[in-house]
Amino acid sequence: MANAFYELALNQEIQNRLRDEIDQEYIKHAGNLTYANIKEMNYLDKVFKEVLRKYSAGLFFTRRTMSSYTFNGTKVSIPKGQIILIPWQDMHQDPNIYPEPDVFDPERFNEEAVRSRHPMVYLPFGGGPRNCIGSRFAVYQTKLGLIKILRNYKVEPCEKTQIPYAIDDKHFLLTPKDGIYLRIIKINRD
Ligand code: HEM
Repeated sequence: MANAFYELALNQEIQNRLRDEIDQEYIKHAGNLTYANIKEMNYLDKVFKEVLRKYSAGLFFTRRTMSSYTFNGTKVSIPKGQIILIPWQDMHQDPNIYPEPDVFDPERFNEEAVRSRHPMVYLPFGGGPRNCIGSRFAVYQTKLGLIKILRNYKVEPCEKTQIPYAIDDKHFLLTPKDGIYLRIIKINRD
């Protein structure tokens, strides 16, 4: 959520568009934010996915191979029983897959853009039978938090906002070195 608010503070047009979708959702369902209703919110979904692309929580996850494998047309092979690292953060930052990877652009996750990429180049929750067991909970909880706060507050950069923010390289998980500071302004809805 902190990374989402950081990007929304730096990208006011995206924040306004997302708040429009949230306001429409409140009107349509009288503020009844069920799992199914939140799932229908397409722009929120694109913003959420782009946050997890740009800010992947870790560097890599691992697998042990069940059989040997040779890459097509090469002599490069991986033996059975080998532990391999899957560098999901590097994949999410690869300019050949996501052009200008430092740019925050939720449209990378519109249907056409998603169809044009291999499904395994976006792995915020890992993949296969050992992927993240908490992903649905994480998605719902984070989206709910974003909805509740953006409905009532506007976020902006302030004097203490670092752009881009420094990453603490002592942590395995992505952690800002000096925290994330933003200005939060109440929206008056009277
Ligand atoms: C945005 C939040 C989260 C992210 C980005 C995330 C990401 C991941 C990733 C990348 C993996 C490794 C998957 C793989 O090896 O294929 C993982 C595994 C796991 N996650 Fe999450 N996770 C999140 C939230 C949660 C939550 C909320 C829970 C529990 C309530 C959770 C529980 C687990 C567990 C138990 C595993 C190990 C699964 C296994 O080895 O079978 N995660 N997560």
